[in-house]
Amino acid sequence: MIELRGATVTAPTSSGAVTILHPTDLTLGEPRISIIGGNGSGKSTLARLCNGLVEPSAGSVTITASGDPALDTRRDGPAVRRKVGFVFTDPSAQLIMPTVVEDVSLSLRRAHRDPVARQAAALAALERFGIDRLADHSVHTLSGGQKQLLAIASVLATDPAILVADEPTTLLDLRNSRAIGDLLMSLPQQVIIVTHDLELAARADRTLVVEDGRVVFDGPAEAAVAHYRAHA
Ligand SMILES: Nc1ncnc2c1ncn2[C@@H]1O[C@H](COP(=O)(O)OP(=O)(O)OP(=O)(O)O)[C@@H](O)[C@H]1O
Repeated sequence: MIELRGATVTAPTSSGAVTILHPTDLTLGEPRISIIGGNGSGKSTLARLCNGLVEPSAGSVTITASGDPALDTRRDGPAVRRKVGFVFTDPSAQLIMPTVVEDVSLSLRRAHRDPVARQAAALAALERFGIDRLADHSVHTLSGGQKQLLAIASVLATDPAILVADEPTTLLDLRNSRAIGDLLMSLPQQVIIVTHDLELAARADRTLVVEDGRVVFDGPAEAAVAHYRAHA
C-alpha cells in the first residue's frame, strides 16, 4: 500500500520554482493500478514518488507492505527502494553488467552474499521468465522485448512487494508489448503501471488520469480511459 498525503513536487527553474505535482492525496492499495495522461502531465513524477526516486517537496509518501512498519520515502530511501521495484521505459538504462546472468546476479548481491548461491538464484530468476537460455548472452545482443523481460526479471529477483513500471511497453512491438503487459498483469506483486497504451491501462483495477500535475480522474479503468479520451 502506498499513501500520498499532500504530496507535492516542485522543481527549480530559471524563472522560479514550478509545481510539477500539486498537493495529492491517494491511498493506493489495489493489486493493479494504471496511470494515464498526456505528455508532460506528471505521470512519471507520480510513479517516481512511489519508490522515492522523486521525493515530495511537501507532504509525504509512505509505503506499507507485508505487515512491516510504514516506510517514509524521504526518511527510509534505501528500504523503500527494496520494497518498491522500478522498471524504466528504456531497459538499457537498467542493464549494467556484460551478460544476462551477471546482470540479475548484481541485483541479488545483498540477498545472497555467497557467489554460488547468488548465481543459482539468478539462473532461477531467468528460468521463471523463460529467458534462462540467454544467461551467457551479452545484454547488448538482446532484442528490445528480451531486454525489458531481463530488466523486469532483475527487479523481481529481489522480491519487492510492489512493482512500479514507467511506460514499460512503449519501445516494444505489438507482440512484445502484449507479452510484457500479460506478464505485469499476472504478477503476485502489487503493480503500478504508467502507460500510453490504453488497452493495457484498461486491464487495471483502478486508473488515475493525470493532467497538468493533478489527478483529475480516479476510478474504474474503463471509466478513466473514457474520461481521458473525452478530454484529450
Ligand atoms: N526536475 C525537473 N525540473 C523541471 N521540470 C521538470 C522536472 N521533472 C519534470 N519536469 C516537468 O514536469 C512535467 C511533468 O513531467 P513528467 O515526466 O512527470 O510527465 P509525464 O506525464 O510522465 O510525461 P511523458 O508522458 O511525456 O513521459 C513536465 O513538464 C516536465 O518537463
